[in-house]
Amino acid sequence: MTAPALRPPGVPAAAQPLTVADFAALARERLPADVWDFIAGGAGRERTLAANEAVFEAARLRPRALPGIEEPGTSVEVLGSRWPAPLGIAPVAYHELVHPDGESGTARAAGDLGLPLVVSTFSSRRLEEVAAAATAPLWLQVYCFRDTATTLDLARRARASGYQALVLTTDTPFTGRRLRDLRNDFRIPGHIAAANLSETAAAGAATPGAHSRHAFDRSTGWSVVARLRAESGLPVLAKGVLTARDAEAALAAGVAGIVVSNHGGRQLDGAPATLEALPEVVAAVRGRCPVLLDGGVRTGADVLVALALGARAVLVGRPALYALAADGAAGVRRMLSLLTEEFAETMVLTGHATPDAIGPDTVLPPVPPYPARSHG
Ligand SMILES: Cc1cc2nc3c(=O)[nH]c(=O)nc-3n(C[C@H](O)[C@H](O)[C@H](O)COP(=O)(O)O)c2cc1C
Ligand SMILES: CCCCCCC(=O)C(=O)O
Repeated sequence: MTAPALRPPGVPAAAQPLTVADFAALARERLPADVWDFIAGGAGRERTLAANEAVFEAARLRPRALPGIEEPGTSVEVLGSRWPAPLGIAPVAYHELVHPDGESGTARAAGDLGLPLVVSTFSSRRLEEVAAAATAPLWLQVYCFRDTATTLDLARRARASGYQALVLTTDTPFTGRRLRDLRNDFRIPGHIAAANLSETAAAGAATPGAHSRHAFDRSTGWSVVARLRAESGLPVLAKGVLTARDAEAALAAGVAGIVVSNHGGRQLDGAPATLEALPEVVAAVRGRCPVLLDGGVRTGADVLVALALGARAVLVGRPALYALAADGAAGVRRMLSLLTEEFAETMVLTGHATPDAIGPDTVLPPVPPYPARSHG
């Protein structure tokens, strides 16, 4: 549990980010207000956005006296790969919006720690270029387009360039009603491209809400899982599952894993926080596939809470963009180091030598009312 090297020589201790919240504050200072709103914001009244973090904050951990653990082992196995910590980066669009290092920088940083990155369909770098920068597992997130050839082309390219899985986003027939973006009349700046889409498929992508409404295939059903598997030969995970019913449907369709996600509160406002939904999904899955979670994970203790309630691993979305905005690839490296370090420390303080040992008795389940959160 060596403390990560956070501070370049000459930088005062007070200036170094020590938490994800510190990275968020730096990102907010550095980014144009409408870009900050696009990233930090959610759908509707942002109730689900707020709940994701608030429910983690309300969870209480049971400490272990004299734990007798010198150095915990933090690694976990996910779909046949060993991750050094139960942590990866969720798919988020357009990393170049916040820093010119873009997805290649994020991939380098994740690779330095051996942690996985899920590359978005709306990556600002070509997925082949990201693969060339990566040294840890990459998964490709897939949206289903009305133009089926676009979707299947992504699946085939992922396989050809060494991606290990596809992550099918199941909660986005169109993007949610994001009031900040509507008020700001937000547009992706002209120099940032949806680099993996043809000119035709990307036409109009600068306005995500409008583009998703004409380009995404709303008739998509669970049969697409078999199609993606057949086309790519890759395992397919379903991202966006919050209920037992959808977990059963995903398993029946042949998924290799489930990501409990509400898209960071950007889709259905009023959907449960992911930590609230996790136990229902885990109970329905009954160990038939790994269950991951994203949404509101901001500390290593949050990672441990999610594992205690049945997640195999977690993904972080906004924290990666905040860290990239703050300091490019170096920022992402630091942020991932911090979360890993916090997780290891929390393991010791709760008396767990390995992630497998972390069970529900470690956590006093969160009880409402949850603390109010402000998202700037
Ligand atoms: C700016 C931004 C862009 C996103 N882009 C995508 C995307 O392209 N595909 C996708 O499936 N999810 C996308 N998401 C959702 C994330 O994958 C993830 O579910 C969410 O960010 C997790 O919550 P967190 O930000 O609280 O960690 C995006 C989220 C944000 C904030
Ligand atoms: C045309 C749709 C762009 C989607 C942008 C990425 C995304 O999923 C998000 O939440 O934002």
